[in-house]
Amino acid sequence: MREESIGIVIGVSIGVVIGLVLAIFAFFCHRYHRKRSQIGNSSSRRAATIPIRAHGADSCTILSDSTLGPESPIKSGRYGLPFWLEGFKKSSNMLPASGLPEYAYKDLQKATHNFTTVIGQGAFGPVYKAQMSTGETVAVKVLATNSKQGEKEFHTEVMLLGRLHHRNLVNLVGYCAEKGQHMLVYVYMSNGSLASHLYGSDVNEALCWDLRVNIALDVAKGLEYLHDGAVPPVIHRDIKSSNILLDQSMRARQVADFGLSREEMVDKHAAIRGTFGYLDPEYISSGTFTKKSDVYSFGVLLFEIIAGRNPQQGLMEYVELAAMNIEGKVGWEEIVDSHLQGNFHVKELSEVAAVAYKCINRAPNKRPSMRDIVQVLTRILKSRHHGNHHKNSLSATDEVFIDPDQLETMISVTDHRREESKDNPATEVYDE
Ligand SMILES: Nc1ncnc2c1ncn2[C@@H]1O[C@H](COP(=O)(O)OP(=O)(O)OP(=O)(O)O)[C@@H](O)[C@H]1O
Repeated sequence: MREESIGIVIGVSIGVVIGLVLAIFAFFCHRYHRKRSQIGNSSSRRAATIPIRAHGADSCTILSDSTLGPESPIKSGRYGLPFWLEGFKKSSNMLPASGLPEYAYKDLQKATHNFTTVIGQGAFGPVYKAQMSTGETVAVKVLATNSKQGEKEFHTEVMLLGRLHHRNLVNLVGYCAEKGQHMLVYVYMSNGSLASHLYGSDVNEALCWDLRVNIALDVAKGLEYLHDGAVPPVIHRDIKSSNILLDQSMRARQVADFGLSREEMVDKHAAIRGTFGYLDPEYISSGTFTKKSDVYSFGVLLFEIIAGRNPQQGLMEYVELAAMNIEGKVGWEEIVDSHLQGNFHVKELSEVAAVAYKCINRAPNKRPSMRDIVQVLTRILKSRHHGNHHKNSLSATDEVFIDPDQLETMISVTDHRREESKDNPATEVYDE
């Protein structure tokens, strides 16, 4: 009898334990399915609200991997957002059409040490480096409080920028509209602006030729996406070397800033916008800003990359002189950046300069499209990798082709130097 009751107790206990295990298992299965369907919903919402043409160049891959760079949010969380963003999202404030999270002012204030970590100053206001408590680093652009922009315009612009995703754009990852302040939160670009590299004083850190052409192609791809991949198409309006930022792999991305316009901007009465020296002369005379005006600015940028000189330093006068020389068969070598110390590919130089010269043609319809430019630059780089180009004879002794692996090594050396400077608080700089 006693043995029987012990058997019953053991049986019941085993039953209860099995029941409990099954219940816990069922609970987790249910949660897992709910989470998956939430993520699914959120990504289909994003897909529906970021209209990218299927036939736009590189569009599909770009859209899906645009925020997956090493310096970008990676994992998806509850709202289809990266986990690290969720902690900073104000409870229910999400711009429905852009899917961008709204950051709380106090979190950004804390992450920027009360707005003291300035890394740059743009026309819209200062830019700060922000170290989030999750360990991620972002750049916070604070729009000047004297801006006439109202709440509605700000949200419209954020929605416009939020739908743009490309690996060669500095992606907007959030915004803040609180305490009368308007802020944009961007992926942080650890290698600073192209301008800072072109005009830095250290000759040893000058950008090598190969990297310059890679950067040119990156910028061209970003612009091609804006012109032919985004729907509706977008005109950048402010292509210049300080707007091109470099990530930790020295890949170039352009700042997708406020004021990006839709397809075409015709406003004869509005003040001329843009940066002196990069502006399409046709726009200045007609007041009409078109994709070909961006192409003109891109041509100026290409010459800037070649010459290491900006329009304010007489770049275009140099270009015109060199172009005249070409008829006398002198060539573009004369304007090449002296920081390169003769280390460049002669054939690549003449090909890149030829594209640049077409871009700055006075007649907009004679300028190539960004798609054409991407094709030409891609072909130049392809033939480099096939070893068809010869370096300038001046550097015959140290002829070095940089393949992607070598590039990685160079970058990690640079990163190492940066890490060293970070370890030493006395030399800490924010605008690396
Ligand atoms: N995402 C970012 N990561 C790292 N640094 C940045 C980032 N965004 C901006 N900066 C820094 O801040 C500087 C100012 O940027 P911003 O885009 O506001 O102005 P700008 O491009 O120099 O001029 P403008 O406002 O006339 O276009 C940049 O040159 C760069 O050094």
